[in-house]
Amino acid sequence: MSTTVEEKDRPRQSGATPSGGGPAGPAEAAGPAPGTGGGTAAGESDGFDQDLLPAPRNAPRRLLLSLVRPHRATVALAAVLLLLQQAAVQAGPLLVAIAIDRAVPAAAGGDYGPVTAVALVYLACAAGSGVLLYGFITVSARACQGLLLDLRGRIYRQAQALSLDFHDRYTSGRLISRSTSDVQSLRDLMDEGLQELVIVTVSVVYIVALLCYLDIGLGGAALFSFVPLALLVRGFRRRSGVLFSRRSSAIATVIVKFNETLNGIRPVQAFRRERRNDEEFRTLNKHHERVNGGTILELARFVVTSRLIANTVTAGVVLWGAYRVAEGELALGVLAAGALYLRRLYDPLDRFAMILNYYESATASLHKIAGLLAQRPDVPEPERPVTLPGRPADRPGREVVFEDVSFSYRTGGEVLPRFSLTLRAGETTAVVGATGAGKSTLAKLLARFYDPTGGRVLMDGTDLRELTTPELRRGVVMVTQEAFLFSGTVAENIALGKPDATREEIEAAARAIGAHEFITALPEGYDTDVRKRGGRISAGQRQLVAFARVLLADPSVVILDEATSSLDIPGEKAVQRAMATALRGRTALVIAHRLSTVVTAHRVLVMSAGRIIEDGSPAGLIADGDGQFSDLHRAWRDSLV
Ligand SMILES: Nc1ncnc2c1ncn2[C@@H]1O[C@H](COP(=O)(O)OP(=O)(O)OP(=O)(O)O)[C@@H](O)[C@H]1O
Repeated sequence: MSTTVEEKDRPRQSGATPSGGGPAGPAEAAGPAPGTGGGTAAGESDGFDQDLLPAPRNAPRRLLLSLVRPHRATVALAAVLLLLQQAAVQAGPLLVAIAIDRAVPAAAGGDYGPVTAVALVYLACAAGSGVLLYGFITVSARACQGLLLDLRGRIYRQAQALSLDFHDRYTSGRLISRSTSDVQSLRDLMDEGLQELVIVTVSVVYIVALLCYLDIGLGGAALFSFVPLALLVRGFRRRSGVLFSRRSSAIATVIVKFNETLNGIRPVQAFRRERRNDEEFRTLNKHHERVNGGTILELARFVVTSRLIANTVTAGVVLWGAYRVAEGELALGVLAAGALYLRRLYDPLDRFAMILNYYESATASLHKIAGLLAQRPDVPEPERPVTLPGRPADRPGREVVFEDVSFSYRTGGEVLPRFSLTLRAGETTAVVGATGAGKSTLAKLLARFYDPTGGRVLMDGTDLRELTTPELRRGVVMVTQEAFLFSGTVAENIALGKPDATREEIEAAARAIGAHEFITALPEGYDTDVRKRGGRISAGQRQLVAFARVLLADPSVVILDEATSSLDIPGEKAVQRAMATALRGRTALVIAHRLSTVVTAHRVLVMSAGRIIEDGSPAGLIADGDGQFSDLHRAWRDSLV
């Protein structure tokens, strides 16, 4: 039966401090208590706000412009179509005025020419505006679709590009919320509101201009009514902006909870957390509902007040106009056209509130998306990248040097105090130590998931920070405990590190690792979809696929976080053989959980509280007899008999 380091080491932690052999890579400077910083919950200690990430003030505007830029020709065409369409629509009341004041009196005198002409122009305008509106809607919808497609793609690319440090702090549920509900708010604005907003804006300009043309008094009254309406809109926007930002955060917390529950569905069911989760979910849902209710109330207030203003202005203008008609100062047709125009001016007010709603909701979402897109990876690409020096054919792997390295996670104290360590080319180094000792952190520095806080990590003398990501990933491959399989076929999963590999190469790698037999026994062999029925692959088999991946990718340095889950003896033997094949001829750092792995390594490092406290060959450390590793080895051996 296999035994993990943790199982045997944990009880010892509370007891005596380890004795014996000092570290070969000495810890040279003492920092704050190591290992103390790990437990801090993301975002609590450094004011990291997941919903309002720091971004320049103009980031949303710049984002919008950059999204529109590729579609500017389509947007310009849409604008021209709209201007023509509105000209056709707004000609209606003007034609009514002409008909009443000129064409009808002419017809009364027996001349039907003007009436016929007005009627024909009216018909042409109606038909033309329909065609133009169709053109505007299809053209602008095309631009909006392209824009949203681009935005979602950017969020996805950004999510992949940002460093682990960011993902440690920004929950995946929030990322999902940004690319779903926040993008949806923008889509709502574009589908439901933006076209209308543009139509309303253009129509307002046309109507006011036509009213002024017909009668400056009527135009002045319409303009004057915009003062209280503008104040109303300003107040509405201020209040609803806050509410929409809260609403977007509230829906994000609902999605985060949902996501967390589904990701942890096994522990949720195993520990009977369903009822508690239900309660927590209900609270979050209620909060969302309350915030949403606030936005609806705000909308209702706006609609009622704006209607009141509009009706008062219309009634006042009609009364005043009637008086002027009676006095002979205004033609009846002009008053009729004026009343029609005022109706057209104020009619969209109810819809305008809805549009403003969409607008505010979209603005709040755009701010959040812009904040996310403005983040720069903590592990940046080098400005002047270098390539790794060529490797002599007779030398396996590459030399790795941790030079005066120290490391703290952003959210806590120093996890690795300053140390230096050299991993000789072609050697397998096993790292053991209690949970939280810093083994994974050491491995992540070598994979450059993080950059050291102090010092450098060098591969054959080249600082990892000077390598481009593709160059680094060609040189260093990390195999994680869970040996993750992506959706796709077994063959595609093996070819992950070398997508252009031929089927022969894939099969050769699988054969060398000892995975060929189980793969050919799958329903469709190498073409079996790992996520489909029949494609279920056991934990041990997943590890074999991961080793075949390494063999095919052929990196110089391999980091292996050995799986903790115990396998049966034949299974473990197969994995052990596969590991030996995958690591042969490479420099390997293995976070070891099995005795069999440790004793076959060239070298063992024992870590405790961020420091390397023992360093030597397995046989040498065992022979020492009084170190932590020899105790561990004794306990392991005893557990196997
Ligand atoms: N993302 C993180 N943010 C903050 N602290 C972290 C983070 N990851 C690990 N830590 C802390 O760093 C310390 C070292 O953790 P690390 O995961 O390297 O230990 P380990 O030896 O690999 O443990 P295990 O064997 O349990 O995986 C611990 O105190 C841990 O709480």
